Amino acid sequence: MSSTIVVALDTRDRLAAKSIVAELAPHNPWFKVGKALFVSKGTAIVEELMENGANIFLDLKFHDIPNTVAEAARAAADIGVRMLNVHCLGGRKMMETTINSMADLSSRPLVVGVTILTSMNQGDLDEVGVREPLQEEVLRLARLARDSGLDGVVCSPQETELIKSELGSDFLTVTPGIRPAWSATDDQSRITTPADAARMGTDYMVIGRPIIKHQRPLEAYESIQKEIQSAVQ
Ligand SMILES: O=c1ccn([C@@H]2O[C@H](COP(=O)(O)O)[C@@H](O)[C@H]2O)c(=O)[nH]1
Repeated sequence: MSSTIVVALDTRDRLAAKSIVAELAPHNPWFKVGKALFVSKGTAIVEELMENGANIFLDLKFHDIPNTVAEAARAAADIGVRMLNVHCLGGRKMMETTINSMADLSSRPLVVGVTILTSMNQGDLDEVGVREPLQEEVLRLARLARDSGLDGVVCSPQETELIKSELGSDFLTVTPGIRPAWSATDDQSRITTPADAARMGTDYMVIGRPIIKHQRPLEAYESIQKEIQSAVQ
């Protein structure tokens, strides 16, 4: 199955966000609302985008005690977002409580767990006191997320194959750290091209700056889409 592109609307500017959404509308991609847009424009922008039919991944990476995360996640589910995330490091009880908080919903958003941020490398991990090899740590957290009832994880596309082979192909991988050959790496560390991510079986590719900072976002989007399609043909 082909990967779904999720465009990260990393801007504080409502009009800039809306202009990208309008430009990409013919392709009906998913959009990700993260901390910058949410903190500046709140639930209003999420609701506004959804009114126009957009599928929204609310990327607030909840990390707190179980009750607090579950309440926040339930509030996001009630708005109608299609995907939300929590940090796996919040632990089993936090993830289980979050899923349980939506048990009465006939359809709930996908809930995915952030493993190790794609901006981090092995040295960064050592520095915060995690001595395991990075891929082992990602897999350990992914297994905990799966056992706690989550639908998948946020990881680097470099880890997709490992996670799918160990935890099953239905366990979703949502991967930032996507960089076409023509774009800058920025602050990302564990990256692949869209073609490699597609070949490795990533389910959702989260892509921000290569599209939204491009002079012509639609052209960038279509070039990435073409790259993905030819990789999996
Ligand atoms: O490990 C993670 C988790 C989330 N992100 C988010 O994805 C996008 C990536 O944007 P780019 O501009 O394509 O780098 C961004 O919103 C991050 O907050 C991540 O990069 N890594």
